[in-house]
Amino acid sequence: MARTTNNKTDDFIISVKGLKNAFGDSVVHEGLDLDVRRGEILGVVGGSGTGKSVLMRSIIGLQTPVAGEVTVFGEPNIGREETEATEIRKRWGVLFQGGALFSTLTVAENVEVPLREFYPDLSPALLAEIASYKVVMTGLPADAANKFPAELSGGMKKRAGLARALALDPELLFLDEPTAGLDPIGAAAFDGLTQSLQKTLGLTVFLITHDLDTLYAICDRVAVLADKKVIAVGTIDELIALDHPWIEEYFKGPRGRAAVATQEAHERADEEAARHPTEVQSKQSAPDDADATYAEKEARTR
Ligand SMILES: Nc1ncnc2c1ncn2[C@@H]1O[C@H](COP(=O)(O)OP(=O)(O)OP(=O)(O)O)[C@@H](O)[C@H]1O
Repeated sequence: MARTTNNKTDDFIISVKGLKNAFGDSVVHEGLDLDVRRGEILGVVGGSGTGKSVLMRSIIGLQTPVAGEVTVFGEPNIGREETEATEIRKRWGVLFQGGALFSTLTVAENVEVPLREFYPDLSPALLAEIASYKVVMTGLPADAANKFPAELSGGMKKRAGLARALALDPELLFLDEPTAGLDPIGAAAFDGLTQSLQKTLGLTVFLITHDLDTLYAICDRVAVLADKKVIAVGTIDELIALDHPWIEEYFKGPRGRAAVATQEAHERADEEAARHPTEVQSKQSAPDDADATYAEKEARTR
């Protein structure tokens, strides 16, 4: 694997070495290595079927590898005793592809699922209080807590899934294609939410995505899966400098160029806002729909 960033003081929260995964004769990973640094947002990219989700499942213990080592929080995470595994599972949250909410439970009840599993003695009042706090934390209106998933838009479902992933105050967050299916405004809002949660809660984020805007906007480093392994990991600039045909095509193709343009536009807008803070302040307090949060706009439409 090409390691484009060299830092001797690295503090790895996840370390994968020599991973092999196979389904029958079909080998998905072979000799895969990957380190995730504490506090970073690591984007994981690769063509469809390269095994991004299988890698995530191997790290969180839902997929038993044929060979290799997975260390999370400095502890080996393969073949653990159930009680030890439970202690480690408490320290991460997962947003699965599609949200994976229980359709017969309200949003609050969905958020309560991991709380009930890991802290069965919590009172119903405390469970409800924690659930509503997590719901609001993800930018959903408070009354979304009592809604069923079918009553929510795609963006709200993602936020509800995120609220559940945050239920146990995790140190590590796994997000599997969190912006898939969202419109560009909703996707950008979700990226902003992920980044602000990562900064305020000090999270490490393992983020599988096909969304180039997300990679440019919030990822500290990106790992590229191809040929059954992580072929490179580094910042986007470092990856592009590697001169690898797939990476080149991925980041410099039409979608990659559009993502760069979007990112540059955001940076210009941020600089403008920094130069004219009072103007921005007065705009923010105006009842202009363009300045409403995504959650507020979504809430108004129902
Ligand atoms: N439970 C399973 N049984 C058999 N094959 C599986 C299973 N889970 C995944 N696979 C296979 O492993 C390969 C990698 O799947 P995975 O879902 O990890 O890909 P991915 O990179 O996340 O793809 P995408 O970007 O399309 O979501 C695929 O060929 C898939 O069919």
